Amino acid sequence: MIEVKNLTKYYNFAERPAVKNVNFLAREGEVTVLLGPNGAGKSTTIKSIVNLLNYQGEVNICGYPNHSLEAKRSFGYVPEVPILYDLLTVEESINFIGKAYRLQNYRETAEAYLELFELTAQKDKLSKELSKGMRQKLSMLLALLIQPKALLVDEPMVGLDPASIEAVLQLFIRLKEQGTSVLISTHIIDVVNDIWDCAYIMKQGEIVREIHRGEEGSETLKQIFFETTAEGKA
Ligand SMILES: Nc1ncnc2c1ncn2[C@@H]1O[C@H](COP(=O)(O)OP(=O)(O)OP(=O)(O)O)[C@@H](O)[C@H]1O
Repeated sequence: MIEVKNLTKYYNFAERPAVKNVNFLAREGEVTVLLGPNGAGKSTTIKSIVNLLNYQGEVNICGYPNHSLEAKRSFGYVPEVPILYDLLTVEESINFIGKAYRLQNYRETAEAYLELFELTAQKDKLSKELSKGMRQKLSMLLALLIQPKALLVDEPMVGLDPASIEAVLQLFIRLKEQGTSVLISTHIIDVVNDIWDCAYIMKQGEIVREIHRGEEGSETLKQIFFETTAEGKA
């Protein structure tokens, strides 16, 4: 479970907050999506949750304050732009995370994800030698290596080919079946159309709509998104 309470973020010298009084839950066994147009505050929210930014408010992950060791051991984060160790190979990057987190039996987990992401043949390549999509998949693999109870993914499908997109969608479904809280930020609704359980629509730094699967009526999530974020709407 990821619990966000009264999250507000002002960047240095900004007059307006990038995120204003945001409250939401990403429940266990569900895919929660943060939707919003460019600049709505999605990445700022995710970066605040994983403690990469200073902010006002309270964030708990699996019941622990997000800055605690317990929380840090519980979540995986996949940023929009992968942050990798360029001079480590894929194999070395896996071993680095395995040792840093003191993981038991991480090799088995790694092999399964290397296969899923079709990275097995790239094991000896340096991270800097990988293609954009391969870097994205390695970033996801490293976040999954710790078998996180909460997974936060910022724009998961950017740069991925159709087979990889399908593999990642199936993976998200499997993770939620295993009870993981999956939080995805995206402005591409088609990507999450089949897997979302709860959606929070952001506009100008605020959550302007919360919707649970089944509440859409005859409308699609995309229609609700466009109605909610249309110019002139509060
Ligand atoms: N490092 C920064 N310094 C100052 N302002 C920032 C910084 N990063 C983001 N912002 C501002 O914060 C607001 C929210 O940006 P954010 O990146 O969180 O939006 P987003 O919803 O993730 O957008 P996108 O879909 O384009 O990735 C925007 O007004 C943006 O200009």
